[in-house]
Amino acid sequence: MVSVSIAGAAGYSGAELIKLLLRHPGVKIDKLFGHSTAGKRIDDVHPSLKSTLSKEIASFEAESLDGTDLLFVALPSGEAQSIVAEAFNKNINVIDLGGDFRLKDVNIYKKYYKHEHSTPDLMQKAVYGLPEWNEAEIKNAKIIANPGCYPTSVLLPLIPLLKEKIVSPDFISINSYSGTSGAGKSVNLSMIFSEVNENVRAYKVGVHQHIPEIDLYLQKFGNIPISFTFVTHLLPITRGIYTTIHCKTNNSTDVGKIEKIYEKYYSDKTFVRLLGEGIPEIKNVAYTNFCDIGFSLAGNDLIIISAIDNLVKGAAGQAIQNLNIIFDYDKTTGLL
Ligand SMILES: NC(=O)C1=CN([C@@H]2O[C@H](COP(=O)(O)OP(=O)(O)OC[C@H]3O[C@@H](n4cnc5c(N)ncnc54)[C@H](OP(=O)(O)O)[C@@H]3O)[C@@H](O)[C@H]2O)C=CC1
Ligand SMILES: CC(=O)N[C@@H](CCC(=O)OP(=O)(O)O)C(=O)O
Repeated sequence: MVSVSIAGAAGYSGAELIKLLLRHPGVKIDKLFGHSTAGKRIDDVHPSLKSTLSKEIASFEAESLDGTDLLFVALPSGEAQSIVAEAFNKNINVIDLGGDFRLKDVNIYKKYYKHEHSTPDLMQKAVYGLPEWNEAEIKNAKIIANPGCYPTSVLLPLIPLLKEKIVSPDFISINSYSGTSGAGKSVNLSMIFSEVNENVRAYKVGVHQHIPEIDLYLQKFGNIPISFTFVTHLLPITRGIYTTIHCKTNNSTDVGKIEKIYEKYYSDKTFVRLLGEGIPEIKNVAYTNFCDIGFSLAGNDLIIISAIDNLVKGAAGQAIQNLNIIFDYDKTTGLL
């Protein structure tokens, strides 16, 4: 049995982790840590957990991690660094769901996340937890930087096509749409019902913190520098991310060739579902760990579409895929 604790247990991703971990036969939930909710019971904060888990939420203390094998950190970016360092010093595996350990350059981190980074050495040690592309590194890592929700929806459909050099790296246009749970549970005027309902708006245009993450990992796994735009939009729904990617293919590409490339990389990857020329929909992936990918080719214009649940494949589910790799469980344990 792997003993896991969660920092930020009362947040949206924390609650999603708990629900998934309760179904995982190889995991025992040890400590739950919170901030404003410390002292409360988790099933009072999340009544959907009534009759399944009623642990008290504690304030974080490194000493109470004795007996924990793996700490999930589901805190706002900027708040994870000291906790990750304390767990690392105790030789405990860490999976951070936020953005504090995904990038490799502290100046780029500061530019996009607006904080200094207090543990740049650990930032270098952290391994990017995209299971479909980085399994060998994940297996031996002490600190996993779980991918961002939007980057997951962009990297999975694009990497195979870049790697096989069938799309032009000169310009790729990426548009992503998210439900409001992507912003977490913190109170924010722009997220209240009357602002979001019956509305769609672009936000963080040109400055979104996932731009450098997408750039870094498309280059790492696609083996080619690319030029792209990435625009995020808020949808009046609770869960789900929908991404459309517009790019140019080289002249010799056809539908069959694209299908073959996706098959080559993903036929043995349970959580990537290839729809061919079918159209992904958020409702088909909500509450699941699947990333659905479809595409349409007209001449040299290729449009790729992906859909994920931001809280599952975009956060807690992907984190459990990483746990399964680290502790040698079957890749789908707790996730189907
Ligand atoms: N929501 C999503 O779809 C995704 C989120 N992420 C990332 O995962 C992380 C968690 O996100 P999410 O669950 O949405 O966030 P939430 O806002 O829902 O929850 C964050 C939790 O962190 C705790 N917290 C807040 N401020 C502090 C602080 N100053 N110090 C210590 N703890 C604090 C809160 O505890 P308490 O309630 O006890 O006050 C809260 O429960 C973030 O880094 C986010 O970017 C990544 C991918 C997708
Ligand atoms: C809808 C919405 O606001 N989504 C958030 C996603 C946050 C996130 O997952 O960001 P990090 O993990 O990189 O901190 C956003 O666009 O900022």
